[in-house]
Amino acid sequence: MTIKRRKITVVGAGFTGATTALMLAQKELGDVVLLDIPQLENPTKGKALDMFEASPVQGFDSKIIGTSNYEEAAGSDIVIITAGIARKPGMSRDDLVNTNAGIVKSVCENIVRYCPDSIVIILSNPVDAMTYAAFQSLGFPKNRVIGQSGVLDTARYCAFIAEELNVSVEDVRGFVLGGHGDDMVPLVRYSSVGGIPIETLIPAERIESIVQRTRVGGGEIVNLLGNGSAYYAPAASLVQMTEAILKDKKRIIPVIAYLEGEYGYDDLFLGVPALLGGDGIEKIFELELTAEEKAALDKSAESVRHVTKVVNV
Ligand SMILES: NC(=O)C1=CN([C@@H]2O[C@H](COP(=O)(O)OP(=O)(O)OC[C@H]3O[C@@H](n4cnc5c(N)ncnc54)[C@H](O)[C@@H]3O)[C@@H](O)[C@H]2O)C=CC1
Ligand SMILES: O=C([O-])CC(=O)C(=O)O
Repeated sequence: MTIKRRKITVVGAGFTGATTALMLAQKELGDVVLLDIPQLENPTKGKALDMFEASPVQGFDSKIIGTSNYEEAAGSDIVIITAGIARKPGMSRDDLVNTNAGIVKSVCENIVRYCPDSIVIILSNPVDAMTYAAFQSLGFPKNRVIGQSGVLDTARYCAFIAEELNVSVEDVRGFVLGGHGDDMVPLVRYSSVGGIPIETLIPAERIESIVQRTRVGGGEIVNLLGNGSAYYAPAASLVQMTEAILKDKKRIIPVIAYLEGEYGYDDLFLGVPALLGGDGIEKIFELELTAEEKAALDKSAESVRHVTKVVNV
């Protein structure tokens, strides 16, 4: 038996793509192919070479190449799609739907051709609808088409809780359900610090303000940056998902998954807790929700269905 190095392709070498490529290499999760459009081939090669030249200093053993040629991506175990435009202040993620749907579909045609056995993780926004578009274009089984939102939204939520209580982020647990929009559903009842329910530690009005800040967490960064959106925490989130798959860790984390009746929704990609391992999404967990939580999730699902209709033609 020959043991081969893993190969991960990141499509889109902009802020999130380049940051993701570096973090993947630093963790030695595999060799990395960073791919962008032909007009940006030289800058893409330059970014990849610059990262590779950091490897002797930091001591990581991953090759990183930059390209616009999908032949270089052939045989990738994982393909991460970050290609597309990002929003600017005053825009919603849904405003990106038409432009990014075209980009994601064209990227997927190449994935089908060059990486037919890969697991695909989608980041491009509006990500729930883009994951649906990718699923349609790829024709891959649902376990191999996964969107990223819940890891990031949960990270923001947990960071704000840790900040509120002045405790280590390592001890905060929680998660966020639903679409990657302003009506996402942070689940307060399932949130704890060192095993202690947050409702016993933080006053209700402060919890509500953390929930609200989480919902607009992406917009907070967009407004601060002025000309683009978040990329460090999004990249870290993609890396956590990639690691869970490549190491078959069987982690339970919120991801955007294809629902066929779960939570009462059908033919919809939405953020739900799932078991992530070597086969991609290996299981979806259906939590018992209160009437209030279910109503909030219904509202979020309805927003996602609305924008998904644009791509589902
Ligand atoms: N789901 C999530 O949680 C998050 C989603 N995003 C989304 O990710 C996307 C990328 O964000 P950034 O990296 O900040 O944007 P960016 O503008 O820095 O980079 C996007 C890159 O995609 C490339 N690209 C465009 N069309 C392409 C194609 N057909 N093939 C290959 N590459 C192509 C562009 O040339 C550019 O380099 C945006 O849609 C953004 O909204 C960003 C952060 C979090
Ligand atoms: O806000 C944006 O447009 C980018 C994104 O999805 C996030 O940072 O959550």
